[in-house]
Amino acid sequence: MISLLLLITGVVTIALYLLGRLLTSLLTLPHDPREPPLIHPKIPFIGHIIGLLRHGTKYYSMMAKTTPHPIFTLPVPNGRMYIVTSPTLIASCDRRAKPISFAPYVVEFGRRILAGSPHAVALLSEDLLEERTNRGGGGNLRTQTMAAMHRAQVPGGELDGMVRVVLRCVGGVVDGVVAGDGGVGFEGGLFEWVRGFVTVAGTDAVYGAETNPFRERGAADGVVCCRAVDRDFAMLGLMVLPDILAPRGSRGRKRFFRAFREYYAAGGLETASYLIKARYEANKKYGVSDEDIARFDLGVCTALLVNTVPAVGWTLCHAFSDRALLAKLRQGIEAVVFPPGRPQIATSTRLLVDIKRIAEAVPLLESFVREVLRVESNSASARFVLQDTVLDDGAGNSYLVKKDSFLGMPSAPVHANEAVWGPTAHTFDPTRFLPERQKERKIPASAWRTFGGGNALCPGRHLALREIMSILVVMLLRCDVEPCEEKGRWKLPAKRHHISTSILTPVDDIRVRIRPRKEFKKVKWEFVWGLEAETR
Ligand code: HEM
Repeated sequence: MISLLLLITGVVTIALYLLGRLLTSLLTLPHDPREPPLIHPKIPFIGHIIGLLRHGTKYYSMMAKTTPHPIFTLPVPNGRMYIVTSPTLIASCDRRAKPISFAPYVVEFGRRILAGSPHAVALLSEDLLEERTNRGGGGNLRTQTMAAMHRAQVPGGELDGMVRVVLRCVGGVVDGVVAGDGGVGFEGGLFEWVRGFVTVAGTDAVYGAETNPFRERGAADGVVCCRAVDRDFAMLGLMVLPDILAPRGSRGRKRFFRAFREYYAAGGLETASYLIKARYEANKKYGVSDEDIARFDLGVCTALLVNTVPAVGWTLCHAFSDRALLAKLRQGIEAVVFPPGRPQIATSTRLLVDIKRIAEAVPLLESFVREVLRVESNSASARFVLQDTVLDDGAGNSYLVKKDSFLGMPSAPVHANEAVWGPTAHTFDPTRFLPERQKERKIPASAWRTFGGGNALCPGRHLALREIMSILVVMLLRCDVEPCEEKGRWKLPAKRHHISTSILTPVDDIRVRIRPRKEFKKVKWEFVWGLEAETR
C-alpha cells in the first residue's frame, strides 16, 4: 500500500514538474545569449513572482547573492526582468535614460494611483522617448513639471525658504512636547510621532502654512488619507473595483482630491511655495484642469512624505541609540551654538540657532545622515526598456537588454557591495562619508543609490537632507529620547521592504519617552536655516 502511494506521489510530482517545464518553455520568452545570464526559479514558471510577492524588493538581493554576475535576467511569465547590481553598469543605464526609461512608470502612476483623467494621462504619455524634445520641441507636460520640481529645489533661496518653514513647524512641535505634561515630555510610538509632524511640516513648506490643506482639515485627517493610500497601494494600482477591494485607500484618495480641489478654488496658490506655483504653471500651459492638478498633488505629497518620514525615524533611532555617537554629535553642535566666551550651561532666555551654519561646521552630521540613508535604503530604480540597448561594463563585457522588459537597479545589493565600500560594507559607520574618508576610498557616485540616479534622480534630495538634518539638530539640542521597554535599552525595530517606499519601514513602531534636556530647560530656542536671510 505504502509503495503504491509513493509511486503515485512520484508520478504526480514528475508530471507537475514536466508540466511546469512545458509551461515555462511555452510562456517564457526566448533568451538571447547576448542577454544577461538567466537565473531560473526553483519553482518553474512562477517562482520569481512568488519570491517577489513573498520578500518584496529584498528578493533582488537574495538573487544577487546566488550569482557572480553584475547583471542577470529573471524570467517571469511572458516577460523578463533584468537586475543590475554593479555601479559601472548602473552608470551605463543612467547614461541611456531615454531607451532605459522611468517615464512609463510616471504614466502608470498617474493613471493607476493618481486616477488622472484620460486627457491628463495622454498628456503624460507624450513622447516617451523624448525624440521631439531632442529636436528642440520644448518638452511636454511630463518633462516640464519635473523640470519645475528640480528648479524649485536647487540649493539656494527657494529651498532655504522651505526649510525655514519646516523649522518653524518642528520648533513648535518640540515646544509642545517639552512643555507638555508639566515638562515630563512625550511617550508613544516614535515613527508615528515623526509621521504626524513631518507630514505637517513638509506640506506647510510646499503648500504654505496659512492654507495647507493638511491643516485646514486637521492634520490627523491628512495623515490618515496618505497612509490609507500607501497601505492600499498595490490594490489601487490594480484598478479593479477600488471602492470594494481597497475601500480605505479609495476613500482616503477621494478625501485628498476634494481637499486639494478646494485649496485651489480658495486661492491657496497665493501662499504656496515656488515649487507648487511652478508646477501649476507647467500644468496650465498644457491645458491640465484644476481637478487633475489636485489629483497630481497626491503624487507630490507621496514623494514628499513617504520616504522622509521613515528616514527621520531611523535617523533619530541611530543617533539616540549609540551613546558615543550621540556625545560626539552634541559636542560638535554645542561648540557652534555656545562658542568660547559664552556660558556653557545656557541660562539666557533666547537662543537663535542657524542650522545651516551648524551643518557646514559639523561635517559628521551630514556623513551620519548619509550613512543612515545608505543602510536603510530600499530603492528599486525601476525602468522600462523602450528600445533594444547594449550596456557596456567598461571592462570589455557587454549585455543586450531587450525592448519591453523591466530593468531594476536596486540599491540594497549595491550598498552592501564590499568591492565598493570595503570590508565594512555591512556595518554602520557614521564617519564613512566624511570628506577625509572619501579621500581614502573613492566611492563612485553611482554606488550611493538612495535617491536613485540618471534623469529620474530625486528632485527632493536637497530638501530631504536639510529636513532630516534640521530635525536631528533640534532634537539633539533640546531632547533626550529613550525606549520605554527593554529597561531603556535600544533595540532597533525589524524592517519591512515596502513596494511604494525607497526607505525601509519598521515592522512595529518603537515606544519611546522624549524628555526636555535638563541643562537647557531655561532656554527659549529659535531655529533658522540661514541667519543672513532671517535677519535681512
Ligand atoms: C529621504 C527622502 C527621500 C528619498 C529616499 C527619495 C528617494 C527617491 C528615489 C529613489 C526616487 C526614484 C529615483 C530613480 O528611480 O532613480 C525618487 C524620485 C522622486 N522623488 Fe524622492 N526621495 C525622498 C524625498 C523626496 C522629497 C522631499 C521630494 C519632494 C517633493 C521628492 C520628490 C521626488 C519626485 C518628484 C520623484 C520622481 C522623479 C521623476 O519622475 O523623474 N522626494 N525619490
